Formats: sequence, C-alpha cells, structure tokens
Amino acid sequence: MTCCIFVLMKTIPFYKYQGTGNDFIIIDNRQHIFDKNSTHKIEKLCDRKFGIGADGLMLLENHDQLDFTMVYYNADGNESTMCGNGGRCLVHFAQHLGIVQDKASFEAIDGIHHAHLYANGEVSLQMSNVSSLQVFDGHVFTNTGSPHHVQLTDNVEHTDVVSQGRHLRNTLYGKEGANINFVEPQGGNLFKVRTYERGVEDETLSCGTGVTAVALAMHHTQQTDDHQVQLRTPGGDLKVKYQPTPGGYKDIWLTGAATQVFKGEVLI
Ligand SMILES: N[C@@H](CCC[C@H](N)C(=O)O)C(=O)O
Repeated sequence: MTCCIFVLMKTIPFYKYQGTGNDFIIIDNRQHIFDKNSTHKIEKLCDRKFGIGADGLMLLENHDQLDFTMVYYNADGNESTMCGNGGRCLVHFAQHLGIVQDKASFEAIDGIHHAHLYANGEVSLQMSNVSSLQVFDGHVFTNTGSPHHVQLTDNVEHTDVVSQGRHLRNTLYGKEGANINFVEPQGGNLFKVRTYERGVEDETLSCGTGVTAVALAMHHTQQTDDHQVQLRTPGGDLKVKYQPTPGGYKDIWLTGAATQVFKGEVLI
C-alpha cells in the first residue's frame, strides 16, 4: 500500500527591519496569518543561511484598547521577554501600516509602552520602570524588561564578547540565562557597549534593553551623574534618559533609529 503525506505550504508577507543593527522579521498578524506554535519555523525564518535571517521575529497583533500588541521571539524560535530595539521597530511598522501617526501605545510581555515617532526616523520608546539593581563585585544585574548583566571592561573592542558572554550566561544564569553587556566608559556621558544576547546565543550589533540596563547601572554606580547618556554600540548610537527613584528608575526612554530594510513574501 502506498501512502502520501501532503505538507501544505503557503506564502505570507513579511517586512525586514533594523534598529541600530539589531535586525528583525516583522509580520502583520492582525488577521492571524501566522502559526504562533511553530518554534522550528520561527528558528528557520531567522536562520541566516536557511531563512530570511534575523536576531528575532515579531508579530503585530490587534489590541482591544491600545494601538497594537507586540509578540517577540528570539532567533532560537522561543517567545521571549521585552526587546527594546524590536519595540522601536514595531512602532515604526505600525506607522507604516497607518495604525499610528506620531505617537503609539502598545502592550508587550512586560506591560504597556508608549512611544513617539520623529520625522528623522528615530523612535523613542518608554521602557518599564526598574525597581532594583543588584551590585556585585565586578558587575551589576538588573531587569529592564529582559534580564541583563552589566560588566565594565578596559577595552571593549578587544573583549571576546562571544566566549566571555557565553560563559557568563551559562555559568551565572543557568538555563533561563541572561543577556551579557560589556561597557567601556568614554568620558562624560558616553559609553561604548557590546552585548551577547541569550536566545540568539551570539553577539548582536546592539540591544535596546541592554543599553538601557547599562545606562541605569552606570548611573547607579556613579560612573555618571547625568540623567541622559549616550550608548555607542557596533550598530550605532542610542540615547537613554531616566529619573532616579529610591532603589530604581522611572520615566525611562530609549531613543534611536528604526529602519525598514525590505519587504517580501516567504513560503512557510
Ligand atoms: N535585542 C533585544 C533583546 C531581546 C530579548 C533578549 N534576547 C532576551 O531573550 O532576553 C533588545 O533590543 O532589547
């Protein structure tokens, strides 16, 4: 007896975005065109050889009261915690779809976010309040929507971000992991940052929740007195401003460029 197995394939539209070199596949999922339960499919779409290639994939979905809902997956295919650069790109995409104009409000996994869009292509995203920063010998740990380890280094360009980041992510943070940021103060309120991202399991060119964690950690440990700092990543510059509270920070805004790179259709 012969038996046939039919695998139904279809094409869906997608957009490719980047925010300071942190790159994402974005899908308009308001009509539920995307099967959210296929970790393997998402991993394959993000694969730089077998798919489109990206650090993560995001879905824009409907929301009852706000402009939209953000759903974020890391390149390994797993849904993860907040992505700051992704959030900025998704706001830009919402403007492209005509859902928002110069401001937006949306819900992500860590709560409600507000954003402003500027004519120069930059997006400012309000990040979740931070209620605690833990200072250890040689590093700070905090959660800016995603968990971050912040470590000072004398020479960030010569730091082996992948092997040191991978080692710290696995030995200090176990299965759940954390993102590992290496920072070198440049004087004034400028800091150079490189990040090893969990879920990508590699260095990315920039990480929005990461530079936010770095800015707060640098202020918390008196590396700067300013309430606004500039973060220089391999993918470009970001700004973070914030207001200190007892033990934490509020009114935290992440600002930088968000760019649509191309759009296409993919077989899934
Ligand atoms: N690149 C992101 C962070 C994405 C989530 C992270 N990989 C995690 O799983 O914690 C950003 O811009 O914040």
